[in-house]
Amino acid sequence: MDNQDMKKKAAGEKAAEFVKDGMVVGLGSGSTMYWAIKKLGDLVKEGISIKGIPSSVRTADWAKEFGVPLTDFSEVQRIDLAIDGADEIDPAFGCIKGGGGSLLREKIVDAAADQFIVVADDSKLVSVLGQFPLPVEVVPFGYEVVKEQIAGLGCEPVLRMKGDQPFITDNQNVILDCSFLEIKDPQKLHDQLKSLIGVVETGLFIHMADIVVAGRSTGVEILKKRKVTKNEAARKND
Ligand SMILES: O=C(CO)[C@H](O)[C@H](O)COP(=O)(O)O
Repeated sequence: MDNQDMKKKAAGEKAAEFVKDGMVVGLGSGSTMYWAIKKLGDLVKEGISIKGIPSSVRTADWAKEFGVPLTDFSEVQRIDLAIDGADEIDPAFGCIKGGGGSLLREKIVDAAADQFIVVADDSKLVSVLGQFPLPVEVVPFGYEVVKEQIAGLGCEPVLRMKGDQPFITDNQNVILDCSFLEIKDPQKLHDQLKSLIGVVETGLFIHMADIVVAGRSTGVEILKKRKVTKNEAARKND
């Protein structure tokens, strides 16, 4: 296991400790979540009673493998705590997500939670979002039109591929990966993208996360939300 994987493992296991007996838990996606789900399986074996709502088919498979009981939104419409990975996290806990292609279900799950914990290794902590290409989930019909429209917002969208075929999400959509490099106003960009007909969801998770559990070489750091100062806000808008 390399250093980054060790940080992911430590962060994932730490985040699982926030889960308490009786909770409905939103289970995010990605390799860091693998460790959180595995740890939750251990906690279930030790006797806590929880139910998980998975945000992807892969996550559901891991939960089954590790013995985490699952439920779905037909049974419960409220989640006590969601834990999910991220591709980038800014100082206000704004995130880019969707590197694994599960952004729509992740956002539904994370938004339904009373508390949302983001779990990641420290390479994901950035000062400004945008170096990681922003995933935008789009319906397949006419995605070429949407691609052109997104290009007009200042990036070159790339249709995500799996081998020589377009990558298809769990919801049967495609993903456009959009390299904006520096997203100065994530909320504005999210709103612009969502206004395009054919866009299902964006990977911008703004004003959602409450806590970041970050795996560092020195150990796991728990970051709690703090207010962005006026100076920081002004610098961002320069
Ligand atoms: O958003 C995601 C999947 O859609 C993942 O949470 C994100 O890509 C982080 O993954 P990893 O923990 O493997 O770095």
